[in-house]
Amino acid sequence: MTQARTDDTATPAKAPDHTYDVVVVGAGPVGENVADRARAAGLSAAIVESELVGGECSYWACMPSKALLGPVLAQADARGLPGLERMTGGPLDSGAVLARRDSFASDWKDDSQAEWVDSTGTVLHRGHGRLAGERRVTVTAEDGRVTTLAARHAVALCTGTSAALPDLPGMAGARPWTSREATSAEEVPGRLAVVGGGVVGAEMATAWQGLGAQVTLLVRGGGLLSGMEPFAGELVAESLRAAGADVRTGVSVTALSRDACGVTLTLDDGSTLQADEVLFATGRRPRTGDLGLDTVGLAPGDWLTVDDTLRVTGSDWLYAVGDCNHRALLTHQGKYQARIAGSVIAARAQGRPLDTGRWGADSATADHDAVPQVVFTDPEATSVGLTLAQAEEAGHRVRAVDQDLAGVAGAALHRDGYRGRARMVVDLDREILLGVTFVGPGVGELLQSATIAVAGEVPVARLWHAVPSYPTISEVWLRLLEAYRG
Ligand SMILES: Cc1cc2nc3c(=O)[nH]c(=O)nc-3n(C[C@H](O)[C@H](O)[C@H](O)COP(=O)(O)OP(=O)(O)OC[C@H]3O[C@@H](n4cnc5c(N)ncnc54)[C@H](O)[C@@H]3O)c2cc1C
Ligand SMILES: NC(=O)c1ccc[n+]([C@@H]2O[C@H](COP(=O)([O-])OP(=O)(O)OC[C@H]3O[C@@H](n4cnc5c(N)ncnc54)[C@H](O)[C@@H]3O)[C@@H](O)[C@H]2O)c1
Repeated sequence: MTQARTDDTATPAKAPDHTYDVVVVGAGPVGENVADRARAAGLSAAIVESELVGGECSYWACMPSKALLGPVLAQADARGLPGLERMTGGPLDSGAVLARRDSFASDWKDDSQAEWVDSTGTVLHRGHGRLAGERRVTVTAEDGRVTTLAARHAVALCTGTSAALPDLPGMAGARPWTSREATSAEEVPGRLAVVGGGVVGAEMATAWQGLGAQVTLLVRGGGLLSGMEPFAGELVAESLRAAGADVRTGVSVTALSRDACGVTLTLDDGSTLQADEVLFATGRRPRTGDLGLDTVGLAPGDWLTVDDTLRVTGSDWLYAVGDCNHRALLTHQGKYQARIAGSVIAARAQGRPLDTGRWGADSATADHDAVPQVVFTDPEATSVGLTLAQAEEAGHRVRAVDQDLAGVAGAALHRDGYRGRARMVVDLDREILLGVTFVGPGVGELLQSATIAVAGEVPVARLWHAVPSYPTISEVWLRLLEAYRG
């Protein structure tokens, strides 16, 4: 199927300017992949982008944050290896780190990603996309010109999220950082207050403390990384404190203000905190507020609820893929959804049957049962599937098996004074793993082994035959299985 332009003599107010099989709104990692998969299956596709092709992930999230964190984690590893003191004794060269970060953010230019979109045969429309009723999208360009696109088969909303800031007195005047400033700042602040103990808060506190800022991390709950096993947040907090950060739990910001000396935060214990910058890492909200959702009977500003084929509840043509559907706010998981959505849209358009059963090719089953995540703190905190508490809450009969990673030869070799822990959550009725957590330096690359075990529902008895190499950190698998077998 190819792109069809409408007759130039058609009435502009009613007829679309362009018609495609699929129209994708948002060219982040997810939108790019929906369009690519639909094209690969033989459909014509257009993609609409209001900022940079590549989305949040490429310019203000995954890539720049990991470029900032890489040298910090490498230095922490090197400091645990006798013989490297002369190379690692001093502070990081923050200028060099920031310059490398800039290059990983492509200097905030999207030429190469736009070229890639072009190479897939997807047509890029630059401007703000809005639904204008069923299967219609208007694109408002920077100069105000409006183009109307029609979709024969599907519209896929892939508009991601933006930072959610609490409504506090003095917020606007304090000019707080969000994740965008935290990943693109051109200088290391002297004193940085970070509000929020989730993934962004923990990673950015690690990065900027490592780059020379004096970080104060303010967490309103009892600990960091509350979505993971409790020991993950405990180990990360312990390490941040050892690196010199001030980590405070059970504390909330009630107001803030900025003057020539910086930002003053008022805390709920009555005290104040001075900083040069304050980062609010307090979660995300969907970019659905100005998307024309009201024209198709949906509430503007809401997360979009979808089924396992990524189709919006109650619609036969509207899809929502990636962060904006709130299933798993992760690039890799959004791209997994995108591969499914692109091929499902094509199958429905071409009248092919779908395989939507659990773990079927056309069902995003992993969103429920096997979401992997690596938090790039020191130590790295990684998990897939359910925590013990989540498994129990879901009604499974489970047993948690724990191991101290310091006792594994590969971990001890990785860094002196290694601190880390592993847990597997075993479903006692099926003898498979429901979840695995590894926390420790260098465990990020281990997570895929756990993801395969969880998504593959590999029986524990068979895992016994997956022998880890000696002396790697992966040997923790053997220790966990030995402990389980008693
Ligand atoms: C600091 C930070 C670090 C992160 N690190 C990681 C990590 O290490 N690993 C990981 O897996 N995930 C990470 N994430 C999460 C990851 O960034 C998101 O899951 C991912 O970007 C979601 O992709 P998406 O395509 O759904 O949305 P986005 O990347 O947000 O892309 C959406 C695109 O849609 C465009 N858009 C929005 N509305 C419109 C409109 N109306 N018209 C036209 N275009 C529109 C936007 O401009 C944007 O380009 C991180 C997030 C943050 C904030
Ligand atoms: N390495 C990675 O995989 C990675 C890195 C960064 C972000 N991400 C993704 O991006 C998403 C967003 O991350 P995030 O850290 O912004 O959100 P989050 O939901 O993980 O954490 C937000 C934290 O802020 C706290 N909070 C909310 N309102 C608050 C308030 N008013 N005052 C104090 N604390 C408040 C919450 O209790 C929570 O702990 C996450 O879902 C994560 O998956 C992933």
